[in-house]
Amino acid sequence: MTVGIFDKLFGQKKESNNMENVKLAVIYYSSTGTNYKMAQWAKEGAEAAGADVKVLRVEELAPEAAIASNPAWKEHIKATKDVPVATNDDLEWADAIIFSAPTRFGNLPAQMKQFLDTTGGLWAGGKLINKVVSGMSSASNPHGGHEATVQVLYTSMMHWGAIIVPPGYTDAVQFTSGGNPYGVSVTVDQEGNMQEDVQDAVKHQAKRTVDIASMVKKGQE
Ligand SMILES: Cc1cc2nc3c(=O)[nH]c(=O)nc-3n(C[C@H](O)[C@H](O)[C@H](O)COP(=O)(O)O)c2cc1C
Repeated sequence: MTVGIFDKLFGQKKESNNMENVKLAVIYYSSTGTNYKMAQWAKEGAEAAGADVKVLRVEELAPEAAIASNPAWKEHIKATKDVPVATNDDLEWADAIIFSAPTRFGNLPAQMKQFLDTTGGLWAGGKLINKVVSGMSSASNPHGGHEATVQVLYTSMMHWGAIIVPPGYTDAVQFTSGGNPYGVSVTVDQEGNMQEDVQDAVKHQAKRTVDIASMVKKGQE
């Protein structure tokens, strides 16, 4: 009887040790590097929480002339040319996805929206159901559309049947980093300098996303 209980306990332990790591895709769009940096911090936070992480960019769609007119944009594209471009296969692979995108008139950049608009086939096949998702953003003005941009991302996620994981105020770091409960966001000045220190908040959001994804994954086994 006792041996049986130990077997059961041991078996359970073994089973949970055998559970694959959470697979996290961090998918971003960035013209001048802010959201790229946030994606890197998310990767660090998620890896520290035990996830297998891919950082992926969405395809640039802006005309060459527009990019060439902004030296910071041109430089960023050159610096990140080797970052893999996100595909539908990456979404299928991932248990969890963190999106990061700057605001464009309080909305998602077309580049990110275009990527989301390629997911119709996955959606129709039910492949996006229960993906654990979370969003981050940036803007030039403190009230320039941070929350609106994250919310509009979450609108698409609701159509996916995804599980949206906002940071809320689940950690003290939220109170020292701008405190956006929808998803970490940062204000950048005209030179592209971040005005709040959001590094730890991004890492917290990444860890929380991984932790919730792990719970969902365990629940599904
Ligand atoms: C077309 C366009 C629209 C923008 N709209 C807004 C806006 O509505 N509010 C705001 O505060 N910043 C706005 N910005 C500034 C960007 O959000 C800012 O440059 C971005 O957050 C920097 O992120 P990145 O370095 O990852 O590209 C806009 C920038 C562009 C190019």
